[in-house]
Amino acid sequence: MSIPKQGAPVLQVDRVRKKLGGRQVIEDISFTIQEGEVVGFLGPNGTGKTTTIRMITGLIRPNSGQILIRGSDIRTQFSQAMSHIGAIVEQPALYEHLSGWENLMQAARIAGKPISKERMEACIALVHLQTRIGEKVKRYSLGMKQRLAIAQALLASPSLLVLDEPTNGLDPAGIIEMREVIRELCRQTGVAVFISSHLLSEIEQLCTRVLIIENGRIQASKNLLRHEEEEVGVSLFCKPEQRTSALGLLREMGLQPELAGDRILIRLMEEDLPGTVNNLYVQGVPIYRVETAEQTLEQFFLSSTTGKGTC
Ligand SMILES: Nc1ncnc2c1ncn2[C@@H]1O[C@H](COP(=O)(O)OP(=O)(O)OP(=O)(O)O)[C@@H](O)[C@H]1O
Repeated sequence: MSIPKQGAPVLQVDRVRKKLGGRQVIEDISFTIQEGEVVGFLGPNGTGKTTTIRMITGLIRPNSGQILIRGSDIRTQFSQAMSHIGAIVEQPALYEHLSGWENLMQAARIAGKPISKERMEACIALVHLQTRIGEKVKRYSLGMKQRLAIAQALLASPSLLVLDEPTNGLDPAGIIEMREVIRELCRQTGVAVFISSHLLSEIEQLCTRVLIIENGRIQASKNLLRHEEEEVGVSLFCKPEQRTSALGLLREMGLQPELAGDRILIRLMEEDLPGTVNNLYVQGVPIYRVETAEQTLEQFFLSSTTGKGTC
């Protein structure tokens, strides 16, 4: 995904705690989401993702701490804060016996501000439902229902879209369509998205950043966008007897190589990699294998959690 322009904070969660059924489910979490970000929310089962989302969307109240949406405190400026948020939490609320269009009309009536026909049509186009919008929702697939729910959530032009497991239960084609829809609406509207999912690959392909929660605490945050001007970590493999020469030559090229077992680790700009490998070859040190040393999201997830649960 291309790097969106990022700006002011849209969501600020500050030292939030929540007890449920006598248990401290959310210990103390703080994080911020900026304009233009698509933030994934991962964590093992039962670690507080839904509870966090329910607090952000105003369904339950934190015991302490502060949640600001576009600067409005959900405790003291609830309506103002909620006017900036669109959300799908748990099952989307749709009337099966009405058409997609009629469902949107219902949502527009209760949106709290006037929604034009043009705005409704723009939202329908964003979720790729133009050709089916006149049909009754009971004939929709699960993926279509989810997309209609996203169109509803977008009607009032929110700054933050919160999606709790939007691909749950979808088949592979539905997952791909959902991913494309979310990507496109971020690109076209600039809305910030906070999305929980069990699918690491979905988060990896869709999000600009991921937050990992475990035991009611944010354990890690990782940027998933590699800026073009950022260096990459690379492992080089040569013959064992040539490792010392390789290290010397790489230092002469201005790099800072490290030896780790049978691999030589370097950091460099991606476009400099072919030239570096070629330089080594020309100087008598052929490289037999090159591997990226970047951690996959799965490795990062496992190293950030105790590894007991699945996300
Ligand atoms: N109303 C409640 N009363 C008591 N405990 C609750 C309540 N709701 C949730 N919990 C507990 O709080 C913990 C966090 O639940 P939550 O639903 O936020 O987890 P989650 O990360 O969304 O899990 P999953 O990935 O399985 O959906 C769990 O241990 C759950 O059993």
